[in-house]
Order: sequence, then structure tokens, then C-alpha cells
Amino acid sequence: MTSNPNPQSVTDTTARFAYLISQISTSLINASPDEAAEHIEKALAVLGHDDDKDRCYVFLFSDDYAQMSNTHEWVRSGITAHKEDLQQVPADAMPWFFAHMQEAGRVLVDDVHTLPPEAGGFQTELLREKIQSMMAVGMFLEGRLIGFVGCDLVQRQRNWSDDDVRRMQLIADMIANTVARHRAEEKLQQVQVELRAANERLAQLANEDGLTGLSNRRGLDTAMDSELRRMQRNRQLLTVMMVDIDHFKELNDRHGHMIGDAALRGVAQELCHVLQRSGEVLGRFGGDEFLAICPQLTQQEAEQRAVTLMERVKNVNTATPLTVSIGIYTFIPEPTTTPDEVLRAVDKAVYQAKHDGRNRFFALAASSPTTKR
Ligand SMILES: Nc1nc2c(ncn2[C@@H]2O[C@H](COP(=O)(O)OP(=O)(O)OP(=O)(O)O)[C@@H](O)[C@H]2O)c(=O)[nH]1
Repeated sequence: MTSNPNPQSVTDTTARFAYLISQISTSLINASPDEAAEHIEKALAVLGHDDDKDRCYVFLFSDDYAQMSNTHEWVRSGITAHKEDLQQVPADAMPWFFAHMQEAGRVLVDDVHTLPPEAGGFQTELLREKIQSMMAVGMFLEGRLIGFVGCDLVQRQRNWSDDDVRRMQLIADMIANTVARHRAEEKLQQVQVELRAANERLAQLANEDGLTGLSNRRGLDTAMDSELRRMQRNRQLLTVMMVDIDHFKELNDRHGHMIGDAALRGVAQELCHVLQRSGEVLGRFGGDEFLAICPQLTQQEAEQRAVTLMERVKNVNTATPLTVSIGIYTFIPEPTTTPDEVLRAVDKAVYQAKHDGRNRFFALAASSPTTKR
């Protein structure tokens, strides 16, 4: 304990400390998470300048107390900094210090040479840093020790008083509150990022067909609306193709729904190979029907793609060889063209391909003669 100061110096010390605390708390309260490190180090500097400490620091323990790291440090000019070499310090290196912090929530060293023999590793570290006296007080978060704030005296020795400890504890509490606030804010930000990703995924799932991973009817409707408007504005060609598996009911009835599902997935995969170029939207329209919305694709190009698709579908690995019938409708949308009209036209083209014997395409153009194969 230090000797009792005279009344005048008590007033001076109290006033000085009150000023110090107000400086530190203002700085910490105003700190945003990005500025936290800077403000905690500023607080340590204020603490260090008060009655000439040589080094002030914050350490945080790992959750299992197996190690600790120096996260913030202030050093007086001419004093060696040690933050870099005090990262992930294992508890095994100084068990006495770790045990004392956990049990008493503080470690006070008036004179490094009077430490007990059990404090061997800790004493070696203090001597390495040329420390004569040091004090560390715990930072607690919801009653749990998360780290400590401490200070070293290198150039002189000091017997710490109860007042010294109380003051340091006040500052440790303020820094712990700042750490807690920033951890909560970081967690909140992380939750927000995860929520955003989950919402995006949900929106994606709402437009996705669960079996094939292609767009579902809802996704197709949205794409049809926007492509109709876009192509109408640009006065450009839009081709819509409907692909329908032939005799799919028979495949289901004879070989079961699992084989039917595998066939749907296989056809979807081939459709992706042949039809899904940049800007094209491909989806499962329903049952065994698929729809492709292809901006700026000419009828001739669409017919070539239909031929390729029919060839590839034959190789889809199912119990019986698959074939498809394809309807093609190519047109430049008018301001009055509706999605229903387009779907009716392409449906008519598929119907014609089925009627003509299946395993073929039928192309319908708004302003040119129809072709078939
Ligand atoms: N395995 C499976 N079958 C489905 C699914 N959705 C619809 N179906 C079946 O698809 C079949 C479609 O049959 P139809 O519309 O008669 O067509 P089809 O037998 O291919 O006849 P055509 O088109 O005239 O050649 C029905 O038996 C439906 O039960 C699905 O998700 N999985």
C-alpha cells in the first residue's frame, strides 16, 4: 500500500482520475466497430500517461483459456513494445499467471524478484521484458473472464494500492463493455449477412424446379413477361420452344416413377447443353414439358438446335430409348402480345409435332410459312 496522501493531493488525484475516466469513456462510447482498436489504444494511452506507466495493454483469452493474445498495446516512448511476440501465449508457459487470473480476477506484482517459485515461467517473461512491477485486472463479460487490462513499470518499482486496483478495474470494465458491444454488433452483422444469403436462396428456390434444378413455371412466367417487353422495345426476334417427352406416361407406368424422374433429369441436362446460352431461360413448364425462352434466336437456328436436342435425347440413359416432340414459335413481339398468346402458339406447334408422328419438331413463325421435320 502507498502512504496516505495529504488532503490536497487526494483532491488532485481524484479530480485527475475523474477527468481521465471521462476522457476514456467518451472515446470508447463514440467508437464504431471499425474504430474500436484505435479507441481502445487511445484509452490505454490516457491510462499510461496518468502517473507515468511504461506499458499498458489488453489481452484476450481463448474460449477454453488454453492461450491468450495481446490485442492492444500502448508503450511510452523509448520502451520496447511486445504485442507482436505475445500472440497465442499458451497457458502451459505461465500456469501460475493463468490460474491466478482465473481464481482472483487480477494479478499484482509489486516487485518481480519477490514472485513465488511456482511463478517461474511468468517471472522469466517479466524479466525478459525488463519489468519491475506490473498489474493486470480481469475483464468480465456476463460474469465470465474474457481477458484483462494491465500495465507495466519498467523504469521504476511500485507497491500497488487498493486505489490503483480500483481505478484499473473501472477502466477494464469500460474496455470490456466496448468489446462486448462490438462483439454483439459483429454478430448482428454476421446474422444479417446470413439472412440476406438465406433470403436470396429462398427467392431462388421459389423460382426453381426441385427435380431438375431448372426454372419452374413461376420463373418462366417472370422471364416470359420481361423478354416479351424487352424484345418488343428492341424490335427483335424472340423464339420460344416447348419440348415434350413422347409416351412418358408409358415409361412411368411400365418402369415406375423413379425411372420417370431420372428420365426428366436426363432430358433437362441435355436441354441445358443445347439450349441454355447466355440470356436464354430454360424451365420445366410442368409434367414432362420443358420451355426455352431464347431472345434473338432465329427460326433456322432454333430448328438446328431442335435437331441436335433430338439426337442427344436418344442417349439419355433410361429403361427405353427416349424421344421428344418440339414446338418452335419465332416472332417479334407487338405491344399487345400476351404470354398466353405465345404459350397457345407454341403449344399448337407441339401438338402438331405429336400429331405428325412424334420425335420431330414443328416450327411456327408469326410472319413466315411453317416448317416441319
Ligand atoms: N416420374 C414422373 N412423372 C411425372 C411427373 N410429372 C408428371 N408426370 C407424369 O407424366 C405423364 C405425362 O403423360 P401425358 O401427358 O399423357 O404424356 P405422354 O404419355 O408423354 O404422351 P404424349 O405426350 O402424347 O407422347 C403422366 O403420367 C404424369 O403422371 C414427375 O415429376 N415425375
